[in-house]
Amino acid sequence: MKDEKGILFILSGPSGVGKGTVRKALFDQDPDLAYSISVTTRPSREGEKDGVDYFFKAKEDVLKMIEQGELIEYAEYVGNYYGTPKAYVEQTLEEGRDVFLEIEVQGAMQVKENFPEGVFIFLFPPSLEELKNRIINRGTETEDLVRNRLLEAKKEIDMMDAYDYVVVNDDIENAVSRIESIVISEHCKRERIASQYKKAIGSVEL
Ligand SMILES: Nc1ncnc2c1ncn2[C@@H]1O[C@H](COP(=O)(O)OP(=O)(O)OP(=O)(O)O)[C@@H](O)[C@H]1O
Ligand SMILES: Nc1nc2c(ncn2[C@@H]2O[C@H](COP(=O)(O)O)[C@@H](O)[C@H]2O)c(=O)[nH]1
Repeated sequence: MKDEKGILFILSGPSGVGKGTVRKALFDQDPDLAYSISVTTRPSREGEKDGVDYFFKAKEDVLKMIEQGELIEYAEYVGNYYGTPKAYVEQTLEEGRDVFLEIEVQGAMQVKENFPEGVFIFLFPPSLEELKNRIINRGTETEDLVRNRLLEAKKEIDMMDAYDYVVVNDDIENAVSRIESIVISEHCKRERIASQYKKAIGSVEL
């Protein structure tokens, strides 16, 4: 186990902006990062695997997890529940590994209350037109769901000021390198705070 705890990074942004794509590319470059797999009541999409993309659950199972305090946060988003299991996040941070949550805004605001030291990153589309194209071209949503997700997108963008960083996903490589810089910079900040703390302790006469 490392001395220092890992850092919790929260990645949000409207549906279709590219959170999953950018996060996977970031993780390919840095295998030390840990991804928190969420629970959801949403049916799996073609190619998605239980225990890899999500833990796919029945609604009553997610409600039970909520009742038993097993989730750090949860939200109802476009007709389905999504939530972050607490045990994995807490244990992995304790082991000194950085953990990424990829979650929508209502859930992120709950995390902010319980983990104010978390680093909140909002992924932003180059334009609303491009966002719409990405979500349509992904081909996973019905026309109705695309519309509902775009309505949510407007509300999510209104919450962007609550985040520490805004990263534009114009190009996957650029977005990944901006997020990598944030990860490095947050580690440097904490190292500086730790060294100031050690210096202060060292100067106290016992
Ligand atoms: N920078 C980019 N340029 C062009 N297309 C992109 C870019 N980033 C992601 N995409 C494409 O946009 C679509 C949506 O990406 P992705 O599924 O990663 O979004 P998401 O934010 O995770 O969505 P959701 O919140 O709905 O899960 C995908 O088809 C992906 O290939
Ligand atoms: N509050 C939470 N939001 C989550 C979680 N896991 C995923 N999400 C977000 O939900 C939407 C829709 O996801 P999709 O896979 O159906 O496209 C998207 O913004 C995800 O980031 C979670 O645990 N809690």
